[in-house]
Amino acid sequence: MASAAAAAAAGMGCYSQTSWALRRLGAGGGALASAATRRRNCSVAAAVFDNQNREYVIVGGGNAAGYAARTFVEHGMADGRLCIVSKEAVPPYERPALTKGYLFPPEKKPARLPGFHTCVGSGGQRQTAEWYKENGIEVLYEDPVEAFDGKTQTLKTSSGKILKYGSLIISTGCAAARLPEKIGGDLPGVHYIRDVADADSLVSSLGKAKKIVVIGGGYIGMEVAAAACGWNLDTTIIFPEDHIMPRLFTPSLAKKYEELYEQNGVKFVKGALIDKLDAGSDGRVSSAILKDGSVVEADTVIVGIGAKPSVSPFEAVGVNIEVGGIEVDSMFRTSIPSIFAIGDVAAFPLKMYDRIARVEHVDHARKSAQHCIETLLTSQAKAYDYLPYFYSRVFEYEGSSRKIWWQFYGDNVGETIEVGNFDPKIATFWIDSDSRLKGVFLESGTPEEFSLLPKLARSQPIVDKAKLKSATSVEDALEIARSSL
Ligand SMILES: Cc1cc2nc3c(=O)[nH]c(=O)nc-3n(C[C@H](O)[C@H](O)[C@H](O)COP(=O)(O)OP(=O)(O)OC[C@H]3O[C@@H](n4cnc5c(N)ncnc54)[C@H](O)[C@@H]3O)c2cc1C
Ligand SMILES: NC(=O)c1ccc[n+]([C@@H]2O[C@H](COP(=O)([O-])OP(=O)(O)OC[C@H]3O[C@@H](n4cnc5c(N)ncnc54)[C@H](O)[C@@H]3O)[C@@H](O)[C@H]2O)c1
Ligand SMILES: O=C1O[C@H]([C@@H](O)CO)C(O)=C1O
Repeated sequence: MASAAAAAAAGMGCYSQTSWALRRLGAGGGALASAATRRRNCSVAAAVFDNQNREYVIVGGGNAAGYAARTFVEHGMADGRLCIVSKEAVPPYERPALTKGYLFPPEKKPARLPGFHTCVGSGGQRQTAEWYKENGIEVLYEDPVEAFDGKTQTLKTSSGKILKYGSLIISTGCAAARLPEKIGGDLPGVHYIRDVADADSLVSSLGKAKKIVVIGGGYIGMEVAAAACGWNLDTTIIFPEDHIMPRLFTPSLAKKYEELYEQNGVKFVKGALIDKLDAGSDGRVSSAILKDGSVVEADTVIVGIGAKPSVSPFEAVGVNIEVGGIEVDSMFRTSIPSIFAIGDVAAFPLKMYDRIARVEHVDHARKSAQHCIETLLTSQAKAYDYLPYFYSRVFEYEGSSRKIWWQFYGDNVGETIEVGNFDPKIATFWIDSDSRLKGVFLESGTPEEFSLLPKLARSQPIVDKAKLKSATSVEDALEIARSSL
């Protein structure tokens, strides 16, 4: 990337957004400095900077980083000013693809990079490594940040690079929760899935697998088990709760999904905890032993037992003790000036429901990145007002008997009214004690039907529960809900 000196010489502006250069020179609060002072300090600053100084540094090269980079470019603030420090070997990509198109069997045209770099998942441009170069964005690959010093505004990477930042955007996401090594969590054949290297390793195991065990009944469990059906594998899902997707689905909705999976040959072991994973004579995983002593054989195990926010080495910035993650305000500012956190790792005010939340879904990664960078670059004091949106798609591979796609908007609180069946579609409405519609789920909707969901969840209309309960079809139920807007 161009050095700060070159950037200043090229008239690309000074460090006025962050004022860190001024502070470093003892000039005091940049925001208060006159334009003339700023210009003067800028040229002095440029003279003393070497190219270890970066105006904007994003740590983490995932979904949020890709969308943040796009926003920098849109504002003409990337070229020579922005550096992304990534643990991964490739530019940011749309992580959701890893348990969807990426896991199609070889003959069913699986998705592969560079096909799904951000921002294609929301209809944007595909930002390949060339795109970052063309836009003057420095990307450090496979060089995670290992140490952070807020006082000197420096980062140290695993290769020993010392980077000085003006503004720092933490977008380190989450890491997969793991089963302990002492119970076999690291055995060959045991997989976790967070990045493309994990997905490649899983694909190579699926190619040789016969019997697989999926541990965890959440998003990864549901998506990976469905993918395994595409490979015709003997698949068992094991989880501690009494139904799948316990954080979102109602027992009755989960039952419909479980039946559909069973029709596809998937077996369920519910209410079960893993005691240990055993290895065969070749050292590879050979079975899962449950706490009740029963044994489920497997040559491949996929563990999807949740994710943990990657706060290290930024703990000193301020971790929220209730939801984990780095605490930020409605503009993604942390307690330390010029440090921001976005995406999965950010504990932010969820304005609609007046609570601090972390959201581990891609829509928030995209929107938080855009909001943070826009407010940073334009100095607009606009509060993030997020409407939670989750979705999944499974059994999408060619030849599957039933493709599944669903969306959920809002908050899953209150009593529920469920309408319909997989033949042809399902809707679930969450309604609070004031009869306000708080959350809505739709499976196999049309684009027009799906577009109604955010309107309903955002405006939370009072609905006629008796009328909704008597709906004869999902279309009818959605019309009843629409008429209450
Ligand atoms: C397999 C899978 C499928 C998913 N499917 C869906 C879906 O269908 N729908 C949905 O809404 N959400 C989905 N999600 C969630 C979604 O992908 C995340 O919410 C989103 O990726 C979060 O973006 P992020 O940038 O905050 O974190 P990430 O995309 O995880 O990016 C974080 C990046 O930071 C890097 N990093 C971490 N620590 C450091 C460090 N110290 N130095 C440098 N780099 C570091 C990581 O290697 C990673 O590249 C899925 C997640 C997974 C794992
Ligand atoms: N469509 C999507 O939005 C999507 C798809 C895939 C992954 N993701 C994201 O990836 C991350 C990881 O997904 P995930 O499915 O692992 O998390 P999750 O939180 O969705 O599900 C975790 C599941 O693990 C199980 N579990 C928890 N502790 C366990 C234990 N000790 N032993 C056995 N089972 C246990 C429970 O059944 C729980 O439902 C999350 O952030 C998730 O949001 C999202
Ligand atoms: O949001 C998403 O992005 C990817 C894919 O669309 C990228 O091409 C995917 O599978 C999603 O669910």
